[in-house]
This record gives sequence, C-alpha cells and structure tokens, in this order.
Amino acid sequence: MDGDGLPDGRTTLVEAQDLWLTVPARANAVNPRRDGAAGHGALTILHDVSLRVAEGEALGVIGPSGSGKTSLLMLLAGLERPTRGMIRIAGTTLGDLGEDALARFRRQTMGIVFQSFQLIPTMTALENVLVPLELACRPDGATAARAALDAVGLAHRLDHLPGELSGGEQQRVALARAFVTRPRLLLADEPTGNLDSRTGATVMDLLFSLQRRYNTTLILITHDPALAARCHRRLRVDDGRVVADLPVREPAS
Ligand SMILES: Nc1ncnc2c1ncn2[C@@H]1O[C@H](COP(=O)(O)OP(=O)(O)OP(=O)(O)O)[C@@H](O)[C@H]1O
Repeated sequence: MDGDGLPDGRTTLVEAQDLWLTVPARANAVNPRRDGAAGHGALTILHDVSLRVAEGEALGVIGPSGSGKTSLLMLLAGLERPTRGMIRIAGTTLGDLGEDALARFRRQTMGIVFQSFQLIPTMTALENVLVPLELACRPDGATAARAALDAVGLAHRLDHLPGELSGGEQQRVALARAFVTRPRLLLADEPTGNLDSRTGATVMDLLFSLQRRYNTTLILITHDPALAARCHRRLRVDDGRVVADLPVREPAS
C-alpha cells in the first residue's frame, strides 16, 4: 500500500512527522536561533514540523525569508537528512534508505524545480531533459524528451544551450525535465523568483496545467500570495515552525 487513507478517502503521498533540523551555530549567518536543542550553540532551523499531502494535492508553502521553507523542501527531497523525525513518501520511509537508494527513489518519484533553473550549461535543452530519462534507462528517451519540450512550447529550441535561452525559456526546460518522468511528487522552490511577473505567470500557468494533467502532487514554495492561492492548501511557516495549515479550498484558476 502506498500510504494511509485521509478521512475523505484520498491517499496520503507525503507524510512528515515531528521533523527537526539542527545545525552547528557557526554555519548560520542569517537568522540565528540559539535554543540549545542539539547542544550548546546549535541552531534549530525546523522545529517539530508535521504535515500530510494527499496524492494530486497542490500545497503552497509560504512564510517570511529565513523561516525554513527551503530547508523543509530539502528534507522532503531527501537532499538533507532531518536531525529527528520521519518522512514517508509514497509508502517509503526516507530514513530507511542509504544514499544510493535514496537517489534512485528521488529520481523515480520526484521532480524538482529551483528558482535558479539548475540546468547543465554545457548541454542543450534536449540533452538536459534527456538526463533523468537516461538515468532511468528509458529506451524511448529521445521521443519522450522531445514531447516534453513540445508540451512547454520549446519544440523549436531543442538544440539550444541554456545560455542561449531567456530565463523563462530556461525555466520551461526545467519544467520539461521535472515532468518528463511523470513524477508523483513535484517540489518547486520559488520557480518564478528569477523571472519578471509576466514570464513568471506563463511559467506558473504551465506548471499548474502539467500538475493537473498528470495529477502530480505539488509542494510549491512561494512568496507570492496569488500563487499560493492557486494551490488547494497553504502551509505557513514561521521561525522554523508550521504556524498555520489553511484548509482545503477551491484553488483560484
Ligand atoms: N546548512 C545550513 N547551515 C546553517 N544554516 C542554514 C543551513 N540551511 C539553512 N540555514 C538557515 O536556516 C534558516 C532557514 O533557511 P531557509 O533557506 O530554509 O529559509 P527560507 O524560508 O527558504 O528563506 P527564503 O524565503 O529567504 O528563501 C536561515 O536562517 C538559513 O540561514
């Protein structure tokens, strides 16, 4: 079984329980919080965070700068390990996996979109989108990558390097790369943060349309209240804690 049932019959895809993230004090320069939770001078970035996200749900994560949103996303992606607590995604407990198994699980289950696009600069758009397909040993890789770039309106830019594309185009390549393996979970960290508002709106229309088309579970970090309002639910984080979990609502279109 993939996950527990929620009261309304939906399946839980992502579950986090009592997550703490603590780092040595000297590593933190921006928002030090010294509560000694993990020894003298340790900084606790996340405190006792729990959440559940249903399959197909879009969750917006909002909160002030430095409140811990990206740190939470890094834990959910398995790119960082929590100091305490449990994360279960699609029935798999991340803490049970070693690094190789975790990387494999991440490739099979998740797509990640970053504010800074994170494309490989020496590879063309097509080659960038091919990377996750090749790692998954997909024999139809080239066809799938072309179709994914077509779906984001970039069929005519397959052979261009990221440096030859605009910011919005680069983020569309990143979306194609994230969705090409049809991940069950898409993690997006301020995907429009480096784009002007008009380009950002186009990228987000595309992201939500792909999310709905594939029934992808979405966890979206955003500073933009209008984007958060397009999600089914909003989680407000402040000072490393979840301070509000605003209930399911009809998302704005
Ligand atoms: N590896 C680390 N070592 C030390 N401090 C860290 C580390 N990662 C994050 N922090 C600190 O944890 C706090 C939360 O950072 P995080 O990037 O999660 O916040 P955020 O809510 O995403 O902020 P923003 O909206 O500005 O991107 C910040 O004070 C940051 O400096």
